Amino acid sequence: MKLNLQGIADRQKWEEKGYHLPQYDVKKMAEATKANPFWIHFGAGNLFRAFHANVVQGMLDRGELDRGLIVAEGFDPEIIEKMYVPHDNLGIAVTLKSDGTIAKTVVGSVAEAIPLDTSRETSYRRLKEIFQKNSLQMATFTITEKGYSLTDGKGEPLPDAAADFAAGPEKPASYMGKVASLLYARFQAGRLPIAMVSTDNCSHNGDKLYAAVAAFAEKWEKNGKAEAGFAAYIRSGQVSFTWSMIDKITPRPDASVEELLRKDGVEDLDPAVTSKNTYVAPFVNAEETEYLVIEDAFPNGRPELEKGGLMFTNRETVDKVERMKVCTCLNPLHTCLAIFGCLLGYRKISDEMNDPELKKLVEAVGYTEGLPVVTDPGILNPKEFIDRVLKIRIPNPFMPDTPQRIATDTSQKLAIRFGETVKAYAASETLDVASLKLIPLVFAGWLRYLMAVDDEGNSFQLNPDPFLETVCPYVAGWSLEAPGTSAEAEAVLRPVLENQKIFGADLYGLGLAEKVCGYFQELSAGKGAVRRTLRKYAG
Ligand SMILES: NC(=O)c1ccc[n+]([C@@H]2O[C@H](COP(=O)([O-])OP(=O)(O)OC[C@H]3O[C@@H](n4cnc5c(N)ncnc54)[C@H](O)[C@@H]3O)[C@@H](O)[C@H]2O)c1
Ligand SMILES: O=P(O)(O)OC[C@@H](O)[C@@H](O)[C@H](O)[C@H](O)CO
Repeated sequence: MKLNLQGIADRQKWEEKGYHLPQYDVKKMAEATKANPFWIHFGAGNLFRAFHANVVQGMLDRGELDRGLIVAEGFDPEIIEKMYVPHDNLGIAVTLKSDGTIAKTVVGSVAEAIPLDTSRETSYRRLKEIFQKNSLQMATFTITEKGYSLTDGKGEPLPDAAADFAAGPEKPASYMGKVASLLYARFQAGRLPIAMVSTDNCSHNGDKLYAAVAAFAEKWEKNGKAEAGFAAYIRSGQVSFTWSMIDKITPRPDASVEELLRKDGVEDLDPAVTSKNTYVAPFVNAEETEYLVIEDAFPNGRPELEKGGLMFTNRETVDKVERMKVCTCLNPLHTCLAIFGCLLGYRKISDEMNDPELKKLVEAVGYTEGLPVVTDPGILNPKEFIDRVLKIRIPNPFMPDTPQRIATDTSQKLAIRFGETVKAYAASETLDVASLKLIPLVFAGWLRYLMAVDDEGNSFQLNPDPFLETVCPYVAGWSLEAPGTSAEAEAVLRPVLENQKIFGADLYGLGLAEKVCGYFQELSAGKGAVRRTLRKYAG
């Protein structure tokens, strides 16, 4: 069973093994999409394939859409070369339900997969052509939070972005420069409207995308590299930068799922870790729960994506729903389990929920410290949401999610996942920031994680993070064998703890920095200290 158009032509073979195949003519769909694309997505990674592409597949199956998606990959072209091209853009989406049942879907909704690389002339020309089409209504993104950044860990401009500011939209090298150049093509084609929809896990994600694109538009216009009016077009509402909340736990492709598909007879399933560290395979594995809530601002219209389960609402509600999920009810709990899971040698998130201290830790961070500052968004109930996260979704033993995946880029996530709660306590008239005990413990846990030594004293590989070079040197002199005092910890950690970009709040001003240093000292006081500290404060 080969995963390509010829391979799935023998439908019976696949269907007998329980695979749901496209119920539409994939070639016809691709032709119609290429002629009149309505949706382009940036970031051809796992979440896109498990969520966006799968939603469109369902709508195509039911005849609710007549065209599919185009995907552009501007950071890691290997994803397209290794996983899209050899499989005619087909992928297998494996849904691992909490009752142990599994759904296997061959997703055929991706009509074109194009590298976003200005040095590949044909691809870049094609992307410009797509952006010049009247039919294009929306561009979505899953490019990780750092994908929107124009500066490095020290706040210095990234060299690519700085060079692109000066050089103009002709051949940009930076990701956001490339996106801005495509919008410039759309501007030149008649100032056509479009919705730019970040679906990354960052707060006010649309503002991040807007800030980056607007920076290019303004610089280019100022430098005489873009026609007058481009910056105004970006600001005008003709181009919207909607906010969104996205939720679907999508672990990296797992060997157990690969084995399952292989046993069915599916060939050529080998996963790969690309040179840019993306974990890819011809299949994706994810949970069944999914939410995509988007601010309903689509200046060129949109199909009825509600039929695919997407929710559309106003910006204020997206904000509340996103804060509920990212700042309290899911992602902070994930980060707790990621940090302590790496320190305690766990390889599976669901196993951590069987660890009494870790379970208590996340329950306290979520229910006790987080929930009091959550505003009910109205469209999803926070208590029901967190109950489902902690009782069904994260403990789902069939989900092969790992602390190591979630521990990636933690420096970029602490501010939003915990800093907002800290700030809300500080601003509250009824809550006392000094009562926060476990969020500071997670901050200390991350500093302890940066030592890259687990609780048994074995070294482990830190997960990629753009700030590692900036922050690791602060803990480099600290050792489990000769732990210092908490005052000594404070002396070395002060520059990190003062960095509000990392923690999202003024930990010194709020009196939390000393608490973090004390915990760090306890967590690093020899082998087994992480367990002892958890038992003391969360047990
Ligand atoms: N996986 C999940 O459970 C999940 C759920 C909700 C939201 N998200 C959001 O989606 C994002 C992607 O998750 P995924 O599971 O698809 O990850 P992935 O590793 O499978 O794919 C990451 C994608 O981002 C691109 N990328 C990585 N670094 C980049 C950079 N510096 N600049 C531009 N592009 C870059 C990669 O090329 C790839 O297309 C997450 O960072 C998160 O914001 C993920
Ligand atoms: O994707 P990241 O790296 O921002 O965060 C890791 C996980 O917390 C995240 O992917 C969750 O699985 C997701 O947010 C669930 O919807």
